[in-house]
Amino acid sequence: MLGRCAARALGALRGLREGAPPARSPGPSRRLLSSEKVSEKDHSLPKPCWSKDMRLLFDQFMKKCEDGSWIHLPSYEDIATQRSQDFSTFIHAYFPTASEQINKEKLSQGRIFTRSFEDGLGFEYVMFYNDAEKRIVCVFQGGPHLQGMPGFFHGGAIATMIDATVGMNAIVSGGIVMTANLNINFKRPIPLCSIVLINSQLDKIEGRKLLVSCNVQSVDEKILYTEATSLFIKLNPEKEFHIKELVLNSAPPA
Ligand SMILES: CCCCCCCCCCCCCCCC(=O)SCCNC(=O)CCNC(=O)[C@H](O)C(C)(C)COP(=O)(O)OP(=O)(O)OC[C@H]1O[C@@H](n2cnc3c(N)ncnc32)[C@H](O)[C@@H]1OP(=O)(O)O
Repeated sequence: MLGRCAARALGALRGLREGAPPARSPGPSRRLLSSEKVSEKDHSLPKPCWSKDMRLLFDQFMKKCEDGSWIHLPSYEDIATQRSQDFSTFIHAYFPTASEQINKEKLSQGRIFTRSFEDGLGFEYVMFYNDAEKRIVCVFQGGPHLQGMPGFFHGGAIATMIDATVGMNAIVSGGIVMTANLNINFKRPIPLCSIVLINSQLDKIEGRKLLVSCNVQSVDEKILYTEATSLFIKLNPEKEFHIKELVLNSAPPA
């Protein structure tokens, strides 16, 4: 029998297949008031700070979602809103000593790193997942606060987006994982504020180990900027969290 989350995820997928608009409309982009729940904004939907090209690529991928081969992955600022209390509890139980050292007061201020910048200044991205091919494509528009060498992205910012993309691929394919190893070859500098495609691919699962590779290319695929390989370790070989459904169905309740 389908769990509630899975059923809702399938419902959401059906909605996409039928060409229905995303459950939450993008709405105007603005700074949130302190009284608002930061979590209620799906950052993977178009915003005014997205360039025309970013919007075009989003539309192209949403079209590919219509037959169900690709799935749009929603993205919120706060992992706790992703219906993930069990998930947090599990992680803390896996690392009991480290968990004791977490400042519980600060925990409520926790934000997903890549979603902690003001709109347009840091990481703007949207991911699409292909279940049959175990691939994720991330359309990434980096903002001016990600500068390293003048006029180019900081390598750490590129590494962050790579980790987020291959990490999401491993999570959706394998469950609860953590990055154990990430190898990156920076082949060409990426001009600041440009849009790139991060193509990730699950290559192999060996027991608890998931190997995921990726490359970063220009939108016209003529420039190969970066290549990476990664190793993720699954933390929940026995316990099943239906994490794919959690990710797909992570919108907060209306
Ligand atoms: C609703 C919910 C939504 C949730 C969705 C939203 C999420 C929104 C975020 C998006 C995605 C972000 C993605 C970022 C993901 C991070 O950034 S994670 C943060 C960075 N990573 C870390 O902090 C991990 C630190 N490392 C560790 O804690 C531990 O080393 C690990 C990785 C958990 C592994 O420890 P362990 O579970 O005790 O496993 P262990 O027995 O040591 O190793 C298992 C096997 O792997 C091998 N192995 C382990 N490490 C390595 C290594 N480095 N190299 C080679 N082999 C290794 C071992 O040799 C062993 O092999 P076998 O003997 O079985 O053949």
